Amino acid sequence: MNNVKKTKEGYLETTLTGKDVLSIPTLNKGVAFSEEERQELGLEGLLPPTVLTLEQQAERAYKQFLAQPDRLRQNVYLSDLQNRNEVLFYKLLTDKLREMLPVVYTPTVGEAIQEYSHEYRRPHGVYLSIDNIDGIEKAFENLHATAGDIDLIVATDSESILGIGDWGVGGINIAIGKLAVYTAAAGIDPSRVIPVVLDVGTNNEKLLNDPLYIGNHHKRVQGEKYEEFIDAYVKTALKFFPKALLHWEDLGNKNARNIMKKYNDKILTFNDDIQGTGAITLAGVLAAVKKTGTKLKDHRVVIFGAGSAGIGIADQMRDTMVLEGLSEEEANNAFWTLDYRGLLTDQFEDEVLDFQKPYLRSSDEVSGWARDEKGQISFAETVRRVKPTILIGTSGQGGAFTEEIIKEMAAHTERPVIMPMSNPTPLAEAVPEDLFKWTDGRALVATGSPFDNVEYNGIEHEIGQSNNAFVFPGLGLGSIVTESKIITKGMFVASANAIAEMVDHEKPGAGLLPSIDKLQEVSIQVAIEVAKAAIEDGVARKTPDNIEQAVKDAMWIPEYKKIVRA
Ligand SMILES: NC(=O)C1=CN([C@@H]2O[C@H](COP(=O)(O)OP(=O)(O)OC[C@H]3O[C@@H](n4cnc5c(N)ncnc54)[C@H](O)[C@@H]3O)[C@@H](O)[C@H]2O)C=CC1
Ligand SMILES: CC(=O)C(=O)O
Ligand SMILES: [Mg+2]
Repeated sequence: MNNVKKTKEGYLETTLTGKDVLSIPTLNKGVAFSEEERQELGLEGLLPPTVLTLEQQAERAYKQFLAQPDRLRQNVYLSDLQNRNEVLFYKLLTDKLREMLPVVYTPTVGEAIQEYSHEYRRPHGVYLSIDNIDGIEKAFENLHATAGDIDLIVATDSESILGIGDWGVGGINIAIGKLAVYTAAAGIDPSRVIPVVLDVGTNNEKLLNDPLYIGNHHKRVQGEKYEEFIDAYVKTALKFFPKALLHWEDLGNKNARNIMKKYNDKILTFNDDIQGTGAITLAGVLAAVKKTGTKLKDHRVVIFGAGSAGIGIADQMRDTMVLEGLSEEEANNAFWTLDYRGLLTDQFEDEVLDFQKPYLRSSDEVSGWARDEKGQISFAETVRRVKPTILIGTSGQGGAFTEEIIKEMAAHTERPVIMPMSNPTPLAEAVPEDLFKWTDGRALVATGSPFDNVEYNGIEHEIGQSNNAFVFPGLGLGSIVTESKIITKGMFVASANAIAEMVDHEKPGAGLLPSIDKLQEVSIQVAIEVAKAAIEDGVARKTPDNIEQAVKDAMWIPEYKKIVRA
């Protein structure tokens, strides 16, 4: 913003005074403004007299947070705080990360998205409309930011929010939530990021029929006009902010893949649901595979939910199997994928999307398999026939991993690896407690949403959170520090390995993934390894001598800076 600048001494300098200072969340310190600042910035008489420290403010804000009656109200409270005093918001979030992550991120962010138009208080981010493609330019111009000011933009078109579907303009909250995780986990400077919603309409009838809905009141626009809109967004965003990393979130899987194909080898961009999720799952699977004692290439994998996340996961596991010596065809053969049509076989060759094709099973293989009344091969039949050793859930179908299916899987494998990855919590394909019960404690489990520890046979089992939140913050920081040109496959593999390395396997009951308490530590490690991979892959514009130091120096910390008048 051109009315707030950073000085070489590390102060913030502003042309604003009085109430204007209090209304800017990057500047506002509330009652923490010192006497000197109050005089210099024209705040005398505009604040109660006692000056509090950031710690005291955080103590008060935490009490106010706890006084909220439910999770949604806590989310609204934190969102108000973020829009009022950014440093205080991040101080609270980082100090209480385990407790507050589920409120600003999955699962509660899902509720906040559904209630967006009714809970709306003030705008946050950039709202682009397909009905005004020419307005994109104006929207970025209205931010009054200069080319070097922005490092990262998270954009969604809200077609496939978590597992809850199409939520139109409310999807801005997933972009805001992801950015909060970037800052809390990897110290991405919150004044250098932008959340964007690409409002192309919605097919959600509930929203369309709601007079208070504040997004575009028409069906989703697809096809050429959609592509034109996306291209205009990318072009304009990079015209204003040429170094920015463009993060895509919760698009429908067809558009998500098309955008990846078009841009991934040309600009600094990635799809979180496909690539970030692939990397975190690979980390969890590598940890599990170590425990099973069988190489990844010798596992049989059933993916229940062959969409963005499911096939993104299959792709990264497949690539790792190829590194272990399988041909691509052999590696593809290790996967059985299911979507709403049941098991995907070559019978669907003409119907499935391109990205699903490598995993179609042959009709010969399934000729004797049972079909249900719709002619489909069910999940239960697939598990019975395949005897999978790894089962991944990315279907958004809560409870789909039934006792019968899990017991069948567990009957044929000593340590079944089971990952119900769907979010938010009610959509998890199974809950960890049941998985331990149904497998006599043999299952190796990780989930997409947070779950409490499970006590089984006297051991307290931590449940690793297989969520892309372990990947994208460090991935972003590593690519920002190296000013990477693109994000390579190697940078995702580096993320997965860095995370897998940080699991303490010796501890009884340790999860497959690091504890969420270590999110910051993990993100720094991911950033370091990503930066190294960017340099190794020849895509880094900057090659710091001391990568670790460069990563740490680049991190924003939630503490008040002295504010002076320009
Ligand atoms: N833990 C994590 O980090 C992540 C988790 N996810 C979760 O994965 C789920 C799917 O997300 P996306 O892949 O983005 O959505 P998507 O819409 O691309 O994929 C969902 C897939 O599930 C299939 N499906 C729907 N009903 C089914 C049924 N009854 N049986 C079998 N398959 C069925 C759909 O046909 C589709 O292929 C969501 O719940 C999301 O929250 C997504 C990204 C990251
Ligand atoms: C975590 C995430 O990106 C999702 O559930 O869509
Ligand atoms: Mg997502």
